[in-house]
Amino acid sequence: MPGTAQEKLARSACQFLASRLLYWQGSHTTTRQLLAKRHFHATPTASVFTAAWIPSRVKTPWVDALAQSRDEQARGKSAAGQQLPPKPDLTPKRMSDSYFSAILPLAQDKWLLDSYLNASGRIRLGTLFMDLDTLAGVIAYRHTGDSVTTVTAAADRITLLNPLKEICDLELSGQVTYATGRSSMEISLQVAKAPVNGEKVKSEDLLITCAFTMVSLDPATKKPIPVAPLVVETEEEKRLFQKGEENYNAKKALRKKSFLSQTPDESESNLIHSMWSKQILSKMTSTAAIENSDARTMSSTVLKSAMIMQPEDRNRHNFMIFGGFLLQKTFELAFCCAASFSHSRPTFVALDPSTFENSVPVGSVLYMNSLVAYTEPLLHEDGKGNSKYTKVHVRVDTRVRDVEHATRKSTGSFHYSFIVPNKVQVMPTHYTEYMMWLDARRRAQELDPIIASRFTEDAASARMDGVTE
Ligand SMILES: CCCCCCCCCCCCCCCC(=O)SCCNC(=O)CCNC(=O)[C@H](O)C(C)(C)COP(=O)(O)OP(=O)(O)OC[C@H]1O[C@@H](n2cnc3c(N)ncnc32)[C@H](O)[C@@H]1OP(=O)(O)O
Repeated sequence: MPGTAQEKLARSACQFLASRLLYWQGSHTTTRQLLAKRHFHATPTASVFTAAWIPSRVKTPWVDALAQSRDEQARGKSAAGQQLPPKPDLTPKRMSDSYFSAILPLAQDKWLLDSYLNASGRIRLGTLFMDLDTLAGVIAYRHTGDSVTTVTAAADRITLLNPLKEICDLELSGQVTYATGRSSMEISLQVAKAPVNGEKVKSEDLLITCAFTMVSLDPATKKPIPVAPLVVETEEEKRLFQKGEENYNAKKALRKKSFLSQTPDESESNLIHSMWSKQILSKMTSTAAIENSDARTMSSTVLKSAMIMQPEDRNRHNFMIFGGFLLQKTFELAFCCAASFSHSRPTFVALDPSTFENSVPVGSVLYMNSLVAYTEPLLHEDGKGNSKYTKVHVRVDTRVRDVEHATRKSTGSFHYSFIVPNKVQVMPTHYTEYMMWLDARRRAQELDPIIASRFTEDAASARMDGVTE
């Protein structure tokens, strides 16, 4: 179709809006009516996006994508092999080139709010996480251009900072904060109470901060390819870039820290031995004893789910499932797991570094396995004694199998932290569980001090009164 790059982008935006709104409100309303509603409004800083804030998450209707793929298969690989290799745009970019912000008008539109609220009228964080992954994709493509395939490699951290006290319009924004010319980029995002009259977001109005790692792939070979490096100019940009570099190195180190390749250190070995011996001595592993205490065995916390992956949840590359969908589903399972464990309504605090290890193919069966991996009593404000709240870490391991169940592939692990309003404790009882417990404990200890300082009794009760899950 003819048109400038900006026109194409705006057209793409309309397509996405149409598909997203159909998803939101069922298929009774026509696309034209839905487009007329224009739920998302671009802010002045994102002038390209005149009709919607997110460009098309999918480019081709499924029926056409399927026909095209069958046609290519019938013609053999030679036809695909004849495609010209992509020419990624490697011109250095500024952070501001990828900056994007948009308003989600939850206070203005009750129908839009419908798909963001849970039964008790709180904002469904899983739905916001899905939007955040899309926003990370939009920002990544603003940096790389459209000639590459960009995937979410990891959700580095999602932190809920200040609980919302009332439903309000939200501003979602972000930019590429680290890219050096290798294949990955760090995208930093935030969700805040939408500022009025163009004011700057106040720190107390910040709801969520998060970072995603996006990786660009060659569309034909699906191998990582270089992306444009960042040009860093201002002091603030230098600070963000340096933080991005630290995060990049920390993520690499974390990947090497797996208990599959690294044994527990001396203090960890001593700790698990003392836990194990206490269990034996107090006969904690006997069901009767456990039922009468705050402790539950880790195996009793397991909650599983299986789902078939449908095309409507695919990403713009057609044959793989959208990362945001996986975030939403793993979050909701983790929430249920923490709820059934604690017999209470958990409040989300953070998603710890979590990876999208392999893509989830459309048509496959996704298995999600959640369990409470670690618990820690919260401290009183004065740092002494235990409060009635517990910090609960839930781990969700995902894997896919084809429908015939002939293949099996791990697709990533997701780590969620919640606060629950009672005293509960999880007890590992065999070696694999002890390793998962230690892994979650390491994650808890590596929490950003900003987040750790929010694990206090006062902060917990303020969160319970908020309007987010
Ligand atoms: C102008 C045009 C506008 C167009 C407007 C379009 C708008 C459009 C909007 C919609 C946008 C929606 C966007 C959704 C995007 C998905 O929804 S994608 C779906 C979910 N994600 C997936 O399926 C990914 C699955 N995972 C994978 O495929 C592989 O693990 C990966 C990510 C390719 C990495 O593979 P690998 O074998 O580990 O590769 P490797 O060479 O070792 O590492 C490659 C890079 O990844 C990094 N990496 C690997 N693992 C990790 C990890 N765990 N953590 C962090 N980094 C990692 C490495 O550090 C390396 O980075 P560099 O050092 O090169 O910088």
